[in-house]
Amino acid sequence: MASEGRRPLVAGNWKMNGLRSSVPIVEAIRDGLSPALTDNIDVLICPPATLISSCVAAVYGSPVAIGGQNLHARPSGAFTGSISAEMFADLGATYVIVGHSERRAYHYETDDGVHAKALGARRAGLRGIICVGETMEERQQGRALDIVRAQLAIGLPKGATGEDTVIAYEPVWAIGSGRTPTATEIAEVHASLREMLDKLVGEEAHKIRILYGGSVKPANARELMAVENVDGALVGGASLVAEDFLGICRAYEG
Ligand SMILES: O=C[C@H](O)COP(=O)(O)O
Repeated sequence: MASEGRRPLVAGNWKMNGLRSSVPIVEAIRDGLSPALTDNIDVLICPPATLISSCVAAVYGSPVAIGGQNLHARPSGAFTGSISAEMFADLGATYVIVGHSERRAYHYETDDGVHAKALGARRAGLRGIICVGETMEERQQGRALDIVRAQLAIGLPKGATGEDTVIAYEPVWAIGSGRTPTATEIAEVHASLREMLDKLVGEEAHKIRILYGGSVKPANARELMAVENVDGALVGGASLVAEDFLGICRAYEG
């Protein structure tokens, strides 16, 4: 449940999915959102970099925002194959995901690297969505809170604000698995992250949105979004089906 004036954000992460033929999914999301809904929530789609331009064109003049999924920390240079925050901003993206667990697992991203990328996002005027989350092994060892707090403490740039930063709690074991933590477990982690934010940025902690991600579907969205300190969702698989993503957004209806 978003509170203290935080505006919920429902964000879709397409990961490495989607060709030009997928742009109509964004158009269907754009057309399926009622003004009553977008008056109250922010909606974001993060397609692969190859589709940013066409998705930005598709949502032009609508409340839907487009973001990147990863970035290089530097603005430009000899980094073959990389994309900088400035390049995403140049295309009309307004957000970028930083430190997703798939980047950490398959591309060996460290918390220090996440920090550098979050700074890069801010430099270019993009909002960084900093992802944190524990593995099942870490949870079973009772280390979930320590892990996510450390990831946040190192990853978060100094002076982060509610304007430039979003946090996403994504338990690694819940991603694409159909399993989710209980509402009590999510509430515990989000409260702990909020408290850590308070230590790191003081009052601004209450303006920074903390999303939940991991197997969010239309069927469980209402319950998950109602948890204290949950300010929206980071949605993977279900964001590739317009009706499913819209169903999750509608958790904020009435
Ligand atoms: O970034 C999104 C998350 O990894 C969640 O993915 P999922 O909704 O397919 O579990």
